[in-house]
This record gives sequence, structure tokens and C-alpha cells, in this order.
Amino acid sequence: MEEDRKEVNSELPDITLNPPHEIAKISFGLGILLGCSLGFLFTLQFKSFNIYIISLATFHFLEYYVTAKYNPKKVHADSFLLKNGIEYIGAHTFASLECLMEYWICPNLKTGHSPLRKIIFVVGLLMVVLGQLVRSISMRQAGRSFSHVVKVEKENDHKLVQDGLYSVFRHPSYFGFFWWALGTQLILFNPISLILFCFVLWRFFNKRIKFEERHLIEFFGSSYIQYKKNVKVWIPFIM
Ligand SMILES: C[S@@+](CC[C@H](N)C(=O)[O-])C[C@H]1O[C@@H](n2cnc3c(N)ncnc32)[C@H](O)[C@@H]1O
Repeated sequence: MEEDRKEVNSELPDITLNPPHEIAKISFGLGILLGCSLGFLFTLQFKSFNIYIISLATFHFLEYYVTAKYNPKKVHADSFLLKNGIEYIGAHTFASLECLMEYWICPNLKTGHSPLRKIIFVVGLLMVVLGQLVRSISMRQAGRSFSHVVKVEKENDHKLVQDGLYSVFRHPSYFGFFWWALGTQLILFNPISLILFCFVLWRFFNKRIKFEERHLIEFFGSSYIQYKKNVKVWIPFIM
């Protein structure tokens, strides 16, 4: 009985890393943001900014939710990824300012109804929805092998994941995030941020994947080398 309880407890999130009042506060904040953006969506002529905020709130909620559900031992108040570094916050602040400034200076640029604009919007929306799905499903499929912080020492329950989305993309959660983020800038019709996001995200993932794979080869040796030969990343120019 005591042993069973210990086993169940070892699967539970660490409450000291997940203070309930913190989790409630962050969830409430994300819910308010999502609810207000959704509520005003149908009253506004320029809907793109609200759709962008809905995508952001959904992304941050799902980061915590999927970790809590499928990788509870690793969940942490920081799993919302709201403290995702100064570059991340800077990029989204810049994107919001670009969008609002361009709307203020030249509203027609943002709200016109040309076929090209519609195509850009639909492509952006598809990238956001599919990118989010790939990101969240891959986090679920990797389960305990997933961690927001790259592991430099192998843990006992860390297994090489090669099935599901990992059989199509070598780094599906990065692939999903990369295209999701570019999709948000297409939705906003933000030409400057689109180029900046491309550059910053590509550089970030190129560096991170190289670092991560050095450790994955240390952990899994020839199995990872073979996996790397067989499965592509599908982010342009990252081999
Ligand atoms: C933020 S997760 C990202 C996982 C993966 N790069 C992706 O994009 O889906 C980082 C952790 O995942 C682990 N990881 C990456 N690829 C893996 C794989 N195919 N199997 C098991 N663990 C993996 C790394 O060791 C690292 O600690």
C-alpha cells in the first residue's frame, strides 16, 4: 500500500514548483486575454490582431497543459513559457507595435480585401493551426523524453523517440513552433517582423539543434546517428 502510494506520488507534479495560486493566476490571465480577444473579434473591422492574441494565449496555455498531462514529473510554473527570454518578448512586442503602427498610419494596408491579402491570411492561419497541432502532438508523443530545457545529462526514463511525428520530422516541436511563429506574422500582414522572425528563429533553432544533437548522440550513440540520417528537420537549410 505504502509502495503503491509512493509510485503514484512519483508521477505527480511537484507542488513546490507549481504553486496553485501562481498557476491559477497565470491561467486566469491567459483566459481573460483569450476571452476578450474572442469577444471583440466580431465587433472589429481589423480582426488580425485579436486572432494573433488568441494564438499566443492558446500557445502558452497548451505548453503548460500538455506538459502537465503527458509529462507531469517535469511540469513547472515556467512550463507556460511566458519567461521565454528577452528575444522572444522583444520579438512579440516589436510585432505588436509594427502591426498597430502600420494600422494607424495606413489602415487600408491592413484591412483591404484584395485576393492576395485573403490568400496571405488563410496561409498564415493554416500555419498557425497546423504548427500548433504539430507542436502539441509531438510534446505528447515524446512524453517523458520531452523537456523545455535541453538535457545535457541522460535521465533514466529518457528514451529515443522515433515514431509518430518523430518519424516524419526530426524535431517536430521546433518545426511546429517555427512555422506557427511565421504564420502569426502573415496573419498580422507584418512585412518587417516576418523577415525578422525568419532570421531570428532560424538562427536560434540552427544553434539549438546542433547543441541538442551533440548530447543526443552522447546519449543514444549509433541509434541517433542512424535516425539523423533517415529523418529530416524540414526547417529550410537545417540539415
Ligand atoms: C524542447 S525538447 C525538443 C524535442 C525535439 N527537439 C522536438 O523538436 O520535438 C528538448 C529535449 O528533447 C530531447 N529530444 C530531442 N529529440 C529527441 C528524440 N528524438 N528522442 C528523445 N528525446 C529527444 C532532447 O534531449 C532535449 O532534452
